[in-house]
Amino acid sequence: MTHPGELLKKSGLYAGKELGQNFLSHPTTAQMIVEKTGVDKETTVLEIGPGLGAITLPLARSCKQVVAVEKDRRIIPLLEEELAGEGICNVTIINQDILKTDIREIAGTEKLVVIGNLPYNISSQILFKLVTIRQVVTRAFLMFQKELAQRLLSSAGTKDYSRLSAVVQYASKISRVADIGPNNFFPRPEVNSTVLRFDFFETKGMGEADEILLFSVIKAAFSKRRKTLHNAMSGGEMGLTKELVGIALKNAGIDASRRAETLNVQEFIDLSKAVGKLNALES
Ligand SMILES: C[S@@+](CC[C@H](N)C(=O)[O-])C[C@H]1O[C@@H](n2cnc3c(N)ncnc32)[C@H](O)[C@@H]1O
Repeated sequence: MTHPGELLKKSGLYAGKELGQNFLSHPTTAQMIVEKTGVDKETTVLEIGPGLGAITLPLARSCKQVVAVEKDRRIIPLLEEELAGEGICNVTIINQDILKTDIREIAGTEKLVVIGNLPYNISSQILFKLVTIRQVVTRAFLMFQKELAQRLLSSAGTKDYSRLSAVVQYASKISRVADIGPNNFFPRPEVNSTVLRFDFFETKGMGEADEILLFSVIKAAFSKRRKTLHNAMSGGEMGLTKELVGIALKNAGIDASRRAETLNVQEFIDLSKAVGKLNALES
């Protein structure tokens, strides 16, 4: 691979902060990440934000096909040139915003492995999106700012446990793959990064409507972190009355004075089922 600084300079381009463009500049790091994914010649991969191809090149050599979704139109000719220079022809580049991309359509009848050194400003949104379309994704390997990775890994009852941790832990088994220091990127970021692995699963007994309700309940519970669940969940976007929240908590066997960050995923499921039952009775 050509060093990203050299490629950009040659074309009179610059790395865009708003697109989170910190390109991997060490081929060995990119190769290590690809090896950890375990992709083979049977695997179709969706790469989010291929940039100048640091991951795309070793990935394409290892898998059947890469579909690479890149928002920045300016750098696509550089990526195409890099791929052509290495004689790689199993990469399809789509110039699109991943948040607007129909990933189900990309998958078609196949299941995808998703890989991305994500633009940090939209990593949470991307992850939410992957959770909702996880029927077509077997596993994902995503690079995050180290602090966000830590939040995702943290368990109920710890200070880092958040709305995102609960939603993603509901839908996947998360594990740490590697910590990557700032010297591996151009331009060099201020922060440390971590690659996480997500093995997605379906949860038995939870249909689409149940999941929408569950995610709303988790959002409402974390909307006012410092308040008790009883107070945090009353009113707000869901429009739940204090009385209904009190009964739902009681029916779910959850003390109303607890706070959102103390509830594990199963307790959130129990609570959302209790809210669902009461909503059904009311309508
Ligand atoms: C951190 S860079 C990683 C680039 C490359 N994968 C690497 O490791 O060197 C993030 C990439 O995501 C692209 N990007 C930013 N926002 C995006 C979006 N909404 N949809 C798709 N790609 C996006 C950026 O242009 C950039 O190429």
